[in-house]
Amino acid sequence: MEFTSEQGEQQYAEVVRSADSLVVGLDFDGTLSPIVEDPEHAHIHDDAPGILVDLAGHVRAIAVVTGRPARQVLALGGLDEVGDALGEGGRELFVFGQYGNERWSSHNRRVISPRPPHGLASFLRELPRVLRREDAGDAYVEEKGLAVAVHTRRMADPGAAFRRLLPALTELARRHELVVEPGRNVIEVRSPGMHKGAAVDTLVEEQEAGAFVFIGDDLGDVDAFQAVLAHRKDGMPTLLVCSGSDEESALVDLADAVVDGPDGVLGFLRTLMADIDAARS
Ligand SMILES: O=P(O)(O)OC[C@H]1O[C@H](O[C@H]2O[C@H](CO)[C@@H](O)[C@H](O)[C@H]2O)[C@H](O)[C@@H](O)[C@@H]1O
Repeated sequence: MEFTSEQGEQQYAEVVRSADSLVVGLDFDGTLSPIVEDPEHAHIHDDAPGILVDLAGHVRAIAVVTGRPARQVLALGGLDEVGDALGEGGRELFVFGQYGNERWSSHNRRVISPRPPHGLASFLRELPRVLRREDAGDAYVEEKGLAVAVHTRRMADPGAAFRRLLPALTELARRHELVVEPGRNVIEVRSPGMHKGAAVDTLVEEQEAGAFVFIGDDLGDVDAFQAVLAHRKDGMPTLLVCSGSDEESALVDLADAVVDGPDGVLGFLRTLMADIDAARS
């Protein structure tokens, strides 16, 4: 783990001391799950389920906060089973799917979800024509129920396709009262109003968090980072960890610590637990 400043190191020490009331929020793709070409073939890092179970025993609560649909991340992450294991220790796992639009917890096991946004069906009807017009007819379109993600990763020139599509999809989304969420070789289109920062605020309130750690890798995590920073301004010990990659650096400037992708994230969590144990003994 590399701290980005002395203040980052101090924040870490305070968070360790506040472990009893610490809530840890984790992004999924690029943080708990290594990035792969095909989104359907993503899988949680082999070591992550065990570490999440261990972590839950060290802190007040843990939550996966993702752009993925909650049901999908439960399957790709084996999170139902993680929830079972947490339950044995009297703990609860929270999942916020689709940028906080969906909620699941290991206690009630039901995904709570709103209706799809009004403009999504008409957006989807127009999408193929716009993709063809932008020479992106072979982009992979991931329909997520409440949102749609247009992936360029498997195209001949992913960066060029992304740059062509971003203004076109932003305009199409605007006409259908939707917003875009750019990410790592992906442009997501979803309803306005909800974002990962709102999920952070909900967790702080419901869990009565006295400290917060958020770990993310991509632009969709910026809202979560900003929400955490607002709580820091109010005096809460917090730590922001960037799961670093060659693809996205937007979080580096906001982060207190940068680690090397999902391997680094799990290394960070192991260190955090060891330091919490040491502080308690
Ligand atoms: O909030 P997250 O958990 O980070 O989810 C964000 C989006 O991640 C997925 O796409 C990303 O991961 C794919 C698999 O590794 C990769 O192929 C793609 O290029 C990445 O952008 C997912 O497909 C989206 O639905 C998520 O919203």
